[in-house]
Amino acid sequence: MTNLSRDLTTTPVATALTGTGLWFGYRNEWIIRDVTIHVAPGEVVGLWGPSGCGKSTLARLLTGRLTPAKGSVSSPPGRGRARSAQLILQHSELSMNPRWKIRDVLAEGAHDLRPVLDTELVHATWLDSFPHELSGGELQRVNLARALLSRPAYLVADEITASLDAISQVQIWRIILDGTTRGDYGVLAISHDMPLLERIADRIVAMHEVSQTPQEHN
Ligand SMILES: Nc1ncnc2c1ncn2[C@@H]1O[C@H](COP(=O)(O)OP(=O)(O)OP(=O)(O)O)[C@@H](O)[C@H]1O
Repeated sequence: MTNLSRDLTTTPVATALTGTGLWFGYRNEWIIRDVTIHVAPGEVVGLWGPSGCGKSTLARLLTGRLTPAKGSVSSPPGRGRARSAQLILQHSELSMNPRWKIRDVLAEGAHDLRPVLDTELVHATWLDSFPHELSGGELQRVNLARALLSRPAYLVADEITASLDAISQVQIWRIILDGTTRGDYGVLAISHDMPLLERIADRIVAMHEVSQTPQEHN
């Protein structure tokens, strides 16, 4: 296995990714109720909960895609325009412009693509392809590479391998965990797959544990 280039490594960050007393609702219903959660630098935290309990909403709050109605999120300062906490989603193709070649998709992370080329993560032969010409596993690797190129302090990975085969799942998590072992970034790994979280996470929290307000589950 080829290691990722050292160019991807980041200066260790001392600031945790923290959500404190978060509240958020759609329409008239609170989905996130008084949630407090933190991920320390280099830590892998698994966030578990049943479908619909608000995991993806919390992911968007922690990465600045949504603004909490109450509470606050803190994370280290980002580099340039990039957010320090990068959200990676299950359906990677939805976060890519279908008319852009992979080269241009990756350039959203950084213009110098060398750190991720000729590694296990991205093959140079993909650069002139369009997203629809790659497999789901290959697209997710591009998606991860784009996030890593922006040198995040945290990855918030929302069910990123849920639709992939076991081999692709192992490959992607091995690459991500190589980075956490080096201390490059911390990870919030969101899944309802408890066996997966048990394999990859330093600790696992359940949605009902991070909320101070009891939540009803069917
Ligand atoms: N944009 C939206 N507008 C209105 N309601 C929404 C929106 N996004 C999510 N919801 C609702 O908020 C609730 C929580 O959704 P969310 O996607 O955060 O849950 P989840 O735990 O990630 O679910 P899953 O594991 O199925 O992805 C659900 O009832 C969902 O229907």
